[in-house]
Amino acid sequence: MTKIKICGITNLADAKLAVEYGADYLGFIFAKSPRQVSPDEVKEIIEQLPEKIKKVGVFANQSLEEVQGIISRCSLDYLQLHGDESPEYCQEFHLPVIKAFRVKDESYLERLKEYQVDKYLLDAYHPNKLGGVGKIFNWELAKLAKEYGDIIIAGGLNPANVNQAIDSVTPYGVDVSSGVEAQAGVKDKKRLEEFIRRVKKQECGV
Ligand SMILES: O=C(O)c1ccccc1N[C@@H]1O[C@H](COP(=O)(O)O)[C@@H](O)[C@H]1O
Repeated sequence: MTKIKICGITNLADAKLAVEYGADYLGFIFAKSPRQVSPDEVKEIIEQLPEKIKKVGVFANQSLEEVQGIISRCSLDYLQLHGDESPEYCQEFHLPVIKAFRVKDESYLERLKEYQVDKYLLDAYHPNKLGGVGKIFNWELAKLAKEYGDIIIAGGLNPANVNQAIDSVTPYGVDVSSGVEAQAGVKDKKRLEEFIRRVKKQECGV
């Protein structure tokens, strides 16, 4: 079963809808972003969610102290490190790490090989932005990473292209942020439902 991560959650209503539709992971962005949320906001949302949903804190190039502080405030299950964090930095936490790599060409694999993390998230490359760009990358390049562990495809996914991404790569999971939004930080109910429904329908071979 392809796992589904809905990222850029900023409010309880969107979190509950994603859970109801069948998401596996929810992402809360603590990195600089139009979707950035505070630890207090996330704590309040998480307290009202079922245990089974995996809660992911998304960070980018933040200090160890800042990340540790947020971990101790919110009940996160995973850390997603979306910047230029080193392999050593990724080992500093007691939570499993999803390390993001921005894919421009196949040279990304040389970096990925150096990391021993729980999961590898592949996102599109952008010269000035770290994530939430809404742009796809060449999914053929993602196949190369599968021998290193669980791969999550991100970057520009939406209800119209997610099935093609899964067909091309057969990843562990898919991750979407802007592709199911009505505006930055606010999910579009129909697009969110459609995205999750299409992934699940593909599983059933319908
Ligand atoms: O979404 C953001 O604003 C963001 C900011 C900083 C780091 C990561 C961010 N989001 C991650 O970006 C990818 C792709 O997003 P999209 O679907 O293309 O909009 C996704 O993994 C988010 O977790």
